[in-house]
Amino acid sequence: MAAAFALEKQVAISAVLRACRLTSSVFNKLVTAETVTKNDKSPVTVADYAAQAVINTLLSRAFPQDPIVGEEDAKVLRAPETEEHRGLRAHVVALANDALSPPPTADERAEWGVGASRTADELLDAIDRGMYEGGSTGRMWALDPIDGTKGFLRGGQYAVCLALIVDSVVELGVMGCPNLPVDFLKPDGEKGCLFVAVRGQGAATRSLSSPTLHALTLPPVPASSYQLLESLEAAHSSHSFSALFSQKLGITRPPLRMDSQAKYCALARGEGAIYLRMPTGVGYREKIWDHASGSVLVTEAGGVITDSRGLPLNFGLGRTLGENFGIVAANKQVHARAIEIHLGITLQGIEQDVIM
Ligand SMILES: Nc1ncnc2c1ncn2[C@@H]1O[C@H](COP(=O)(O)OS(=O)(=O)O)[C@@H](OP(=O)(O)O)[C@H]1O
Ligand SMILES: [Mg+2]
Ligand SMILES: [Mg+2]
Ligand SMILES: [Mg+2]
Repeated sequence: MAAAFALEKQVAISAVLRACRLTSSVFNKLVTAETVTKNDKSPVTVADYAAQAVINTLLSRAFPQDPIVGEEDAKVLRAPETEEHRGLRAHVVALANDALSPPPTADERAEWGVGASRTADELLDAIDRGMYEGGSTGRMWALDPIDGTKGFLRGGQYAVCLALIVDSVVELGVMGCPNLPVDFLKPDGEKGCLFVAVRGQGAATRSLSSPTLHALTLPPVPASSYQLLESLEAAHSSHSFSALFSQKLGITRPPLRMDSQAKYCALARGEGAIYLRMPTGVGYREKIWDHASGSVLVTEAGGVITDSRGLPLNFGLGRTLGENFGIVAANKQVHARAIEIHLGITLQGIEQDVIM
C-alpha cells in the first residue's frame, strides 16, 4: 500500500521544483518594472506571480477539489497596464509557460498540466485559486510562492513553500531553497536544496540537482554552539528581544540572520539551535503560508515548534495564525528552556520595552 499522501508529495515536489527553476532564472534578469509594491509596502515580483501560477496549475489539475491559500492574487495583473509596469502580465505568462511546458519527467504526469502551455486567462485564474479564506476543516494547500521576497531581491535566502493542511493539521510540507548551500560548512559550494516532510513519515532533504532524498534529524547541538536563527529584517522580528533572550540563554555567538523559511531548513540541519521570531509590535498576524511547511519540517526532524508563549500554532483560523504571538522552534530540551526564558522576560515586564 502506498504511504499516506504519496501522490500529494509527488505533485508538490514537482510543483516546487518547477517553480524553483523559474525563480532562479528570473533573478539575474529582474528589472524595476517587474517588481510591484503591495498595499502593505512589501514587494512582489513577476517571479512571485509566475511561481504561484505554476504551482496552482499543478494543484488544480491534480486535486481539483482542494482549495488553496496562496499569498498572491492577480488583481494587479488584471488591471489596465500602467506605464510603471509595462509588460508585467505578459512577462508573468511567459515565465509560467516556460516553467510548465517542459515535458513530464519520469516522476510527473501530463494530467498535472505539465508539458503544455496555458492561456493568460488560465494562468491568472490559477493565481486567483489562492484566494481561499482558510478554515478549520477539510483539505487545503498553503502556498508562499516566494517567501522572503526581499531576500530574493537582494540575492539572499528565499524559499518556495508549499504545505497541505487537513483539518487544521499540516500533513505535508515541501520547500525549495535555491540559494541555500547544500553543505552549510561549505557556504561557497553548490547551492540549492529541497526539503520534504510528511507527518509521521519523517523529514528529508536533497540538493535541487540530485533526485535522492536523505533523512533529516535535528542533530544535538552542544550548549556552547547555540546560535539563534532570526529574520534579517528587523521589522519582521525584534532583534533587540533576541539579544536579551540570547544573553539569558548564555548564547555568545552572534545570531544567524537570514530571510524566509530557509531558517526552518537551516534549523532542521543543525545550523543554529533555535529559530526565534518575536513580533516588533502589536497588530501583525503571522500568515499561515509563512510557517506551515517549516513547522512540519521541524516537527518531523524531531524538533518542537510553538508560538513564543508555548502555544501550538493554529492553522485552522483562516489566512493568519490568529492570536499566536511570535514563533519559537528548537529541539525539545532547548525549546522548553526558551519558553521559560520568554516567560521570565515577560513577567519582568521588560518585554514591551525591548520588542519595539
Ligand atoms: N511586520 C511583520 N512582522 C512579521 N512578519 C512580517 C511582517 N511583515 C511581513 N512579514 C512577513 O515576513 C515574511 C518574511 O519573513 P522573514 O522572516 O523571512 O523576513 S525577511 O523577509 O527575511 O526579512 C514575509 O513573507 P514574504 O512576503 O513571502 O516575503 C511576510 O509575510
Ligand atoms: Mg510577500
Ligand atoms: Mg512569506
Ligand atoms: Mg511571499
